[in-house]
Amino acid sequence: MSKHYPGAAGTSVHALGPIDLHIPTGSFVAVVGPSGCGKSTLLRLVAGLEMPDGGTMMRYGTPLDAPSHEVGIVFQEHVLFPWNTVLENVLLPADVLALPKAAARERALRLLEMTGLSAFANHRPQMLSGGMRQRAALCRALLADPRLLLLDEPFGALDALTREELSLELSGLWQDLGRTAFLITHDIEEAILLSDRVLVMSPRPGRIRADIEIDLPRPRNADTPALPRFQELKQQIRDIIFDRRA
Ligand SMILES: Nc1ncnc2c1ncn2[C@@H]1O[C@H](COP(=O)(O)OP(=O)(O)OP(=O)(O)O)[C@@H](O)[C@H]1O
Repeated sequence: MSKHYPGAAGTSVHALGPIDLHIPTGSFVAVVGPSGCGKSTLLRLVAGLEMPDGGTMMRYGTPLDAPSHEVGIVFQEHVLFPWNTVLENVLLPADVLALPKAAARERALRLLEMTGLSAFANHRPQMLSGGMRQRAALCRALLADPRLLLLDEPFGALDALTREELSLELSGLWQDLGRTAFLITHDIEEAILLSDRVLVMSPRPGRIRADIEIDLPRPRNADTPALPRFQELKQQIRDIIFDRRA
């Protein structure tokens, strides 16, 4: 598939492609690449928020042509409503998707428990730290039990320690829930820590330059980044991004 945008003075910006992408069910796939290489465009296409102008996209065997409740999305900037409690925020999709109320509430409470937020269910978002707010945003994205979880720089606005902590929590949560995840990130370590595969993109137009299998054991933990294999993979990806391949 490919994507162009209208540019200045009637020109066209070739943002993406051609790209041939397969995200296997149940896997965790990350995309890394320099700014402007088309990562967010790719995520919007996978989400069904935009359509490609060349090629087709299929999701679970059917053509992808609109957003779906089978997809949950977490963006970099949390979008929690300040006038709602954390629990109410997590429950927002329940109305839109007409989920049964009692079951939705039960699932929301379970997700808050899994992410350590139970004690904050009735707090307003502004009383939470940035990391806690992103946990709440993650709970909301998972409320409808989506088959595909899309993560657009979900921890990008957080400090390095919180980012690593949340990455490890997400890794455990993903294993527990057994869903498919697709992550866009600038952070090579985060991509390696979480993923089964890391796709490295190159810019103008955005293309997938390498598809690296992350053959590190699971479950991953705070010691994983210290493994020699982790460091090898990190170097391999850096070399591709900075074009230092032998
Ligand atoms: N709505 C749009 N209209 C015009 N051009 C766009 C639009 N969205 C993206 N682009 C262009 O497409 C290219 C890819 O942008 P995109 O935001 O997908 O990259 P990115 O890798 O996510 O960047 P970053 O990491 O900085 O967020 C860029 O050249 C950008 O200017």
